[in-house]
Amino acid sequence: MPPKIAAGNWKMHGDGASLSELDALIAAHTAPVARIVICPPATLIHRMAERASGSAIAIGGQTCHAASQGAHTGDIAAAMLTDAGATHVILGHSERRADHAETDAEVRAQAEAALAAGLTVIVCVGETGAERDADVTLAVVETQLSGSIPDGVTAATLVIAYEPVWAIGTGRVPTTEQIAEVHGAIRAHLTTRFGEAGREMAILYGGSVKPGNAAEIFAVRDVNGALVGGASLKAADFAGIIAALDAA
Ligand SMILES: O=C(CO)COP(=O)(O)O
Repeated sequence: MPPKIAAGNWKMHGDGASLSELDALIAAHTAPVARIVICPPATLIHRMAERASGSAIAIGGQTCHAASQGAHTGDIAAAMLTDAGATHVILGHSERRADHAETDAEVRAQAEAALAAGLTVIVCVGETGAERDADVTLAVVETQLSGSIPDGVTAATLVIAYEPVWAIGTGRVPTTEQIAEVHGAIRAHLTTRFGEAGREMAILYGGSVKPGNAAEIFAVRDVNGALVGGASLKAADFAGIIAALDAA
């Protein structure tokens, strides 16, 4: 069975005052079934990793550069994330693909750098609303998977997040049938490419996951957890999602 993972993507939210949300999360989850990962802005990674040390909560970055160092103003190397205490990194999020024109090839290069630094990568894929309307969702996701995932990954080092762009921050969620179809296609891709290991890789759903809809989503076949944006910012909301995953 793939691990259950509840990952929170804080995006460009949070400052020192938000550390209390992490404290609340740590206190409420001493022995969760699910693995819990919080990916705060880079400025909070070190502080959060120190606070979460010895707890059930892991800390991750939101992107990294493909190069190990160099003249790349504003960027962060994978080894800098591990140095700050991160164990995970989100790569290829649709907001990075849109805002920074990241391509599948770049995401793959970032993933290779992250794996070399010892990080577990959470690679994001997902169609836009226009692509869903044009009925090319599975083809789009297949292209992203083929282009973004490096060779040599294992169930311990690769997590996939299926995040339909039209469901992010909108309150719109695909039907359980739509989620099942794409997660099934992702599972088929992973097993075709990685064999038995592909059966053990976690596939997360992301896009408007809330405490109120989490149980229904986690009941879908091949959904092994969630990548949560807005509802991960408040420990009480995220705890509701974690509880639904623990119970699934
Ligand atoms: O993009 C997301 C997580 O990476 C999802 O964001 P929301 O949960 O805010 O829709």
